[in-house]
Amino acid sequence: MNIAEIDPAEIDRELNSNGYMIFRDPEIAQTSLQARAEYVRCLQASKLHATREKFHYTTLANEPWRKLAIGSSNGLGESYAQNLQSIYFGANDKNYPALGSLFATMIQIRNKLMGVDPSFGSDPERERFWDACRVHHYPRGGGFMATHRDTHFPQIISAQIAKPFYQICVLLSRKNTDFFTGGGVIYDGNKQRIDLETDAGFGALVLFDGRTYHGVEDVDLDQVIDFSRTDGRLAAFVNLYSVPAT
Ligand SMILES: O=C(O)CCC(=O)C(=O)O
Ligand SMILES: [Fe+2]
Repeated sequence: MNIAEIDPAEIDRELNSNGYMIFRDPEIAQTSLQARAEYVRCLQASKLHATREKFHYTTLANEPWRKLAIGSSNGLGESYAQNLQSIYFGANDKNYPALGSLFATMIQIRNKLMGVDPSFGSDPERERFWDACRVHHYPRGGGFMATHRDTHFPQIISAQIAKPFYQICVLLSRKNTDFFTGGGVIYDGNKQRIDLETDAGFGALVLFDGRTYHGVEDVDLDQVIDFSRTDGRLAAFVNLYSVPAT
């Protein structure tokens, strides 16, 4: 995807009218294959931390942080129920080069749309934001995230740097291979339900903003949940998280 050619005004028009956009780029799809393999390697080597166990973003430079995200009122701002695991990665972790390359592309797109420096998020001490690079993994047997809008980040970002909020994700699993029922959905500008797994698919980049309702429908309730399994529904994200006050 040629990031230099992205026209933020054109994308804003499309988001205003339709609520979301899907980009299919062969290079991103190729990187996604390797990124998925790296994720699996990390999953198998990483200890699983509790939902509420705290970690500091600086530790991600040494080692990823694998955690549950389970609860009836998770999320910041509006609360929405969810059941998944996530691994947070340092943006420059050399042990996961394909994930790093995927995250870097997503960050550049996000920053271009926000109208900030291409490297924004890479200097958290100065900018007071860090790039939360992570993979969401919804296990078969009950992974889900209730339908919601992202309201917390838009508020923080507009309060702190007066910029718009964009949510960017890349799908890292295949419906009918890695899981069979449920998965990511979005409600478009006409409130029509879009099955992202079918309409976007593996390696697609999905873009929306804080106005768009979205969620992950129950994944494969015919299975018994097992967080050590490598199948299920996966997607990569790169949100700007606030640096906690010390
Ligand atoms: O994992 C997904 O596809 C959705 C995640 C999401 O909506 C969020 O973290 O706010
Ligand atoms: Fe969300």
